[in-house]
Amino acid sequence: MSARPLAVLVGPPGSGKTTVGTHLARGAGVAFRDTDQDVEAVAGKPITEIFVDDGEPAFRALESAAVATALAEHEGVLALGGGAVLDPATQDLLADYAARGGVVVFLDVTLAHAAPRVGFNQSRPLLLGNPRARWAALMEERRPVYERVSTLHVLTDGREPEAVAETVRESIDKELPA
Ligand SMILES: Nc1ncnc2c1ncn2[C@@H]1O[C@H](COP(=O)(O)OP(=O)(O)O)[C@@H](O)[C@H]1O
Ligand SMILES: O=C(O)C1=C[C@@H](OP(=O)(O)O)[C@@H](O)[C@H](O)C1
Ligand SMILES: [Mg+2]
Repeated sequence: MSARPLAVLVGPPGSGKTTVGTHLARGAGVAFRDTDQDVEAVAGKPITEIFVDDGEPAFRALESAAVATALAEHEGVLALGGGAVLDPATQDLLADYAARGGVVVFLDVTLAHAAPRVGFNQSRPLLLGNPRARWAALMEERRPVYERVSTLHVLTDGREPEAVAETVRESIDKELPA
């Protein structure tokens, strides 16, 4: 059978995809991969610079390619950037992955808990200006997509990343018996 990730994490900025994914991978003894890092490696510069120099459409094109490559070849835990699920081709790939028994985790978070996690960090160009308002607008548009593409929904409000990772791990163990 072809390679497939142990789990794919989706959700809005600040839901903890990168942080929880790192804990989850470490606990499961597998590699962690993040499409944001893949995009930065291909572009040779940070995401903020890609947005400024080349624009969001260029970032999204790199991101879609990075998701397709990672879904095809990564066997560990895979975190997507928060907006990756907006691409219809990515939605189709996630549906195929889920149909093959893959686990797509929607890490959910409410504005009150997400705001302090992302508020003072300048590395997310889409949140610049008014992070709370920008985040709320993104989440309103994306929530139905996160719900549709995911097979597992975990609320992270008020929970430490390690505890969230443990919850995800237990659910994966139930869904994918050894
Ligand atoms: N469950 C959590 N509780 C508190 N802080 C968190 C939690 N998950 C992540 N964080 C913090 O929030 C920030 C954003 O987390 P990150 O993993 O980068 O989110 P994402 O990749 O979904 O945008 C980081 O500073 C991280 O330490
Ligand atoms: O929500 C988005 O559209 C984005 C989220 C970011 O990743 P995180 O969700 O890991 O912050 C990163 O891909 C880029 O800044 C765009
Ligand atoms: Mg991230």
